Amino acid sequence: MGRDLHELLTSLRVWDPETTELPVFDPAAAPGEPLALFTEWFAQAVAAGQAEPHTMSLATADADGTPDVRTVMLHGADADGWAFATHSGSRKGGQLAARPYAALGFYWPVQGRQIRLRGPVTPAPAREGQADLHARSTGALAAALTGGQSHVLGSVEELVRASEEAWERARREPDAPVPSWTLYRLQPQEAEFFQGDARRRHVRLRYRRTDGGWVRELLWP
Ligand SMILES: Cc1cc2nc3c(=O)[nH]c(=O)nc-3n(C[C@H](O)[C@H](O)[C@H](O)COP(=O)(O)O)c2cc1C
Repeated sequence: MGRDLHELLTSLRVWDPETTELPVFDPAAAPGEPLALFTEWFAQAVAAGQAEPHTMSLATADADGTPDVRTVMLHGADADGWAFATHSGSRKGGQLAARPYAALGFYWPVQGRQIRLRGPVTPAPAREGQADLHARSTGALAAALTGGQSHVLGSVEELVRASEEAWERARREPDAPVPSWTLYRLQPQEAEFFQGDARRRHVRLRYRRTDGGWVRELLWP
């Protein structure tokens, strides 16, 4: 007989020393702005063998404030913000149109690190979004061309048909436009870097944007 959920949960631990090496993070030595620290931690996550460190949780809210969350890919991070792409007609696209604020969450368990960012979100100009899409794989273009994201699907067969057509078109026309596909950028007002510690003295460093620049502060774990 299978183990029940509760039994499984109590058997699990975070930061198993067999798979996790918790680095020492000295917040006093951290850069003065979050992009530099994000770039450093991202490179370290890749070097440490973290699977899919470029996936992140994207939290948005309905116009009435009801929260929502899903996973998306990070397309870039620079002075213009943290970029992701999706259909403007999807549920998240509708939420961002009504309430253009979001939060991003990264969790990299190999090093016991978490990063969260929150702030306003703006769509990039259409040609930038299309160029970003066309620089990606045929599969990414086919997925975008399939369309319909977040709408009710009548049957699996319907998806298979639409996807086959989309793959064919993506192979034939690698620059096929997908007008609803949009690159968005989140410009953080706050960014928090969390480093797990075996004795549970986790380090939390928050960057807060002010008129005078970034303010850094520690938070109780
Ligand atoms: C690892 C992973 C990466 C994903 N990346 C994206 C992405 O970059 N863009 C996207 O629109 N959906 C992506 N998805 C699908 C979304 O999680 C979600 O199902 C979809 O965008 C619809 O979300 P919505 O109904 O809240 O708008 C990804 C899913 C997973 C599991």
